[in-house]
Amino acid sequence: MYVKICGLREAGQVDAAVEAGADAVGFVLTASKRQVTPHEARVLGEAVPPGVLTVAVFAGEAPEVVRAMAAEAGVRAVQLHGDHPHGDFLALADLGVTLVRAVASHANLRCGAYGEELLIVDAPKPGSGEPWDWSGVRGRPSGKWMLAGGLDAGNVRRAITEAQPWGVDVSSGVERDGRKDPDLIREFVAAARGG
Ligand SMILES: O=C(O)c1ccccc1NCC(=O)[C@H](O)[C@H](O)COP(=O)(O)O
Repeated sequence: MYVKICGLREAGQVDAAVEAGADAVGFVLTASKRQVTPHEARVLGEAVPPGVLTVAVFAGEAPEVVRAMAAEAGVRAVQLHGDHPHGDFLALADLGVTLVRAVASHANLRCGAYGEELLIVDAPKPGSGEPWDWSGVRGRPSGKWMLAGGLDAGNVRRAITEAQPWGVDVSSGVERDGRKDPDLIREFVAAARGG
């Protein structure tokens, strides 16, 4: 089970995610309570081993903005949330990073439909921590797709059973009082992998 921990803002949180066995760590560069600057993302990403994907998260920025910020951040992947048109993915195809498309369940759920390598099927409000009807997507997405939205260590096994994703992505569910919590990160990764 592929696991991504998103919205990291501090070095200790990144270390906790890597040590827990996360496959990907996300830095939110778009407007958010979890927003970091491209420079901060670069510094955070420097401690991440090569086998772990560092992901810059965007939502609605123009491809030129994504390109410049991703280069400054030095990330290995770019995640575009929401209604980015196919043209935005085409415009970023030569960036040399993994492209991740993150959408709500009403969208095209075929991973690769926009040229992306990974797909995230998320809640209507990304990063809100609000659970949604995961069971409704079972059998609809194809390819390498992650389930996101309201997951935590207590519900992720049920969500995996219901939706049958290739991976899972979490942010709010590994936070305590608005900050990522190393224990919750460890518990989430273990639960996602069946521990
Ligand atoms: O996390 C944010 O604040 C955010 C803001 C705008 C666009 C995307 C955002 N997060 C993207 C993620 O990948 C989250 O991990 C995903 O939406 C799940 O969030 P949560 O329900 O809080 O676990």
